[in-house]
Amino acid sequence: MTTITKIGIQGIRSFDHETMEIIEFERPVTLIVGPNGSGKTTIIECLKMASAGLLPPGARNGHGFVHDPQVARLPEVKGQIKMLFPREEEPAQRTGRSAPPAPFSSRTSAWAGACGRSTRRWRAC
Ligand SMILES: Nc1ncnc2c1ncn2[C@@H]1O[C@H](COP(=O)(O)OP(=O)(O)OP(=O)(O)O)[C@@H](O)[C@H]1O
Repeated sequence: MTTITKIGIQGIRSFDHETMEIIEFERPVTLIVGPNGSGKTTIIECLKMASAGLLPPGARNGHGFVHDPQVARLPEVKGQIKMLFPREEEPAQRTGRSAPPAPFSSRTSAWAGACGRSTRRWRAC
């Protein structure tokens, strides 16, 4: 069974576009609790995007999923999702995608991620 250690979210819906927020998952189970509009669904949608490459229903090329550029007062906002998962059965190795930010660095972990902009298609990163 694959488990997820952490997810990093930046510039997605209400998540800040300047800093990556890191959520650590606990074993054996993690409960996501918070007030309405605090971002619970966004975390789940980010897990889906990073693991399966699927945007939420109705999110055209990231519109409505990436943090709103009007809220950020910028012409364009970049969204980024990083997901860290342990590789227990293979030699320590990081999968080849873009270099992760420091908080995620680990020799016994593998990375998957997705990047996109408010006006562009999403890609692995
Ligand atoms: N494109 C966007 N840019 C900035 N903020 C956004 C964007 N889309 C949604 N939001 C904000 O994100 C929040 C919605 O987050 P989310 O639906 O993940 O919350 P939730 O905790 O699941 O809420 P609920 O408990 O009501 O289901 C709201 O505060 C909304 O205003």
